Amino acid sequence: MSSIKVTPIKSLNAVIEVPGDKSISHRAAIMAGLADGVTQIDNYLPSEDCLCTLEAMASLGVQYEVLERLEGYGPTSLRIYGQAMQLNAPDVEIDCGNSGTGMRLLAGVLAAQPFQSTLTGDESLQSRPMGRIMTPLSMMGARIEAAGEKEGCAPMILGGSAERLQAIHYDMPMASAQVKSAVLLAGLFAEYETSVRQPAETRDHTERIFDHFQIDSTIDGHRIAVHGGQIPMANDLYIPGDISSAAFWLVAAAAMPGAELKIKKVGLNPTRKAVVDVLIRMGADIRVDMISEDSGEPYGDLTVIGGTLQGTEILPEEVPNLIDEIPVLAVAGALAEGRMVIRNASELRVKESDRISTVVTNLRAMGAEVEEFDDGMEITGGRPLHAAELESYDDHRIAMSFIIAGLFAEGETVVHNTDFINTSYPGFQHDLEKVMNPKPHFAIAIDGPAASGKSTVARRLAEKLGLIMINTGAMYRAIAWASIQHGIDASDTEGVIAMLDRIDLRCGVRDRGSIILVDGVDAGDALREDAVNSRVSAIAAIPEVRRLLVEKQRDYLELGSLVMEGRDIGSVVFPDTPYKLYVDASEEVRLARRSAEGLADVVSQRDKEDSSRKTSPLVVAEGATVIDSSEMTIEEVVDEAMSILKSKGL
Ligand SMILES: Nc1ncnc2c1ncn2[C@@H]1O[C@H](COP(=O)(O)OP(=O)(O)O)[C@@H](O)[C@H]1O
Ligand SMILES: Nc1ccn([C@H]2C[C@H](O)[C@@H](COP(=O)(O)OP(=O)(O)O)O2)c(=O)n1
Repeated sequence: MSSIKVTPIKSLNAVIEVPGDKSISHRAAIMAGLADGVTQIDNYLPSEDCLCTLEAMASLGVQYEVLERLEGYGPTSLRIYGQAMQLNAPDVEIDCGNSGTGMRLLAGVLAAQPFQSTLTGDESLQSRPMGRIMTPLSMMGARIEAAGEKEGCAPMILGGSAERLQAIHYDMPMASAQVKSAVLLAGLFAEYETSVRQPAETRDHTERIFDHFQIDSTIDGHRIAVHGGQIPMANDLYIPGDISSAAFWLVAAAAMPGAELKIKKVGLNPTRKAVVDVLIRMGADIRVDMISEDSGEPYGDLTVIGGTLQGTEILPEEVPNLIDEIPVLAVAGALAEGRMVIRNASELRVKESDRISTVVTNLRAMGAEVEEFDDGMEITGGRPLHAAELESYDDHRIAMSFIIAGLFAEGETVVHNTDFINTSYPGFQHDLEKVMNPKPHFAIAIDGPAASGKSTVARRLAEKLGLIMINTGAMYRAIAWASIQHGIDASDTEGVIAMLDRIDLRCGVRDRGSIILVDGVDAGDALREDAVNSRVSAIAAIPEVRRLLVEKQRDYLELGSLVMEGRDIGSVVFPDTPYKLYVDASEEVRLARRSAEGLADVVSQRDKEDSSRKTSPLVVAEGATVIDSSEMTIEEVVDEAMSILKSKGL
């Protein structure tokens, strides 16, 4: 069993992307397996929990193909061949591992089958209550039996009746998305309309994924109804990052003055983002940039600026929507000023561990002041935490929450038994290392006149060093090309400026090289045509054009370390980088190089305009080393560039 050691960090500056959402991944594997047709799932969570659900579907006759995997963990992109609701009897017991969601959702499906099957799981799962799903499923006429050592617990034996399930209306005694989903999934196999009413809102991934797979359901306040006999239709889906995994980093950054953290592509389903609302109420500075709604689930980027948090009271109606985040919010409470009150959360006692008791024990071990209640706890924040040797209690979220606490505790904190982290957050340790030892991205700036060999050298260096290569000339060319498309004269500066607001300019990276789309179009070779050559320098002289593009060029550094080539990279875009080169060649040589490419480029005219313009003219930037490539081969230039960069400390 492995342990993770952490020592406090003073700052946290990173851009990370957490793995795919666990709740959606389970549902995606099940629905794609039940659907008619082939579904491609991207950003599937490659965790043990979700792998178990995938294997469960496979043992019921669903075939799948892995398109991409996270080495050492599991599939992240896959294609599932749906069975159109016709499942086969499994040969073996179905093992759900540590996953309560997997077991309860699959129970809804298996209870409805004419064959018998057994659902089992690890020791922790075999002690979690299954009565809550057995009751409604039995009401539907399902045969279902809990054969575990502990009463009402797994292994569960389900199905095997030739009779079709009967539709029921079920008033759920507790707010549980797993119970709701188990009944609705069983309802797909039942006659007539099955409905559930939840006492409070719970996560609605099942309703959303039903819609994505073209299952008609009716949602009326807290009541959800579905007609049996429908066949889900295959439909590709992208799974956004799991906000419950993002929560660990949100707390770490929000409670650390001076921190700046960006978490990209996080699922922001309104029934899941209560953790963000609570942290904002605690005074956290969190910016939410929505990107889109894909496959029925909204997602976006979260940017957190660290500061001092204040304690808060978690409202009863918030509890179901942030139940998984309570352990790390309790850590936030210990780091905050004032009191943090968590009540109405007795559900925490039947999670992967008794999370009230395990959180209280670990917080006390670190010196926090905590009072334990049957249904929650009260934390008086502000006491400095000290390092401790802690147990994870076989609970992934307890392990991760206290690793975050360790980032703030004096001394070296050790959390034992951390293997379970893989059940929800494969790659957590990698992200932890990134946060603890951030390696800032750097830029290599290459400037020079036209056809001096800048792009060639930049491309080779990027390949050798494993960096991204950004061609900024293509960005100016794209604006020049767009002005032609819009029929704007190159001398019509006002017209060009007005056009900038009208076009959708996207700068991205493909195959580690830059790509520019104007209104969704990659102009490709058209960027190097004469019409563009003859107007690009005039367009590049417009300060508004330069301001827009320089900002986009600087943004590229967020994606990783890079080699960027152009005219003003060392002087304006990245004036602070120590790695600056100026690649030159005689005009004669440059003209010859262009004509060898079959291009009648107005190289000398452009050079004149680029060097003489007022804003950011082509100059040898301060600190840049000049390489005159007139008499050198490409290999010689690249070798020379490498040795100069090494001498500058690369
Ligand atoms: N040192 C060199 N020797 C010979 N040809 C070169 C050399 N460097 C670049 N070239 C060639 O010159 C042309 C222009 O080079 P390129 O890298 O596109 O220049 P730039 O990006 O500065 O406009 C290309 O065809 C390239 O293969
Ligand atoms: N950083 C940059 C890059 C290019 N430009 C302008 C000036 C150049 O004449 C055009 C086209 O640049 P590009 O690098 O594609 O030109 P060459 O490949 O060197 O001929 O864009 C600029 O002003 N600033």
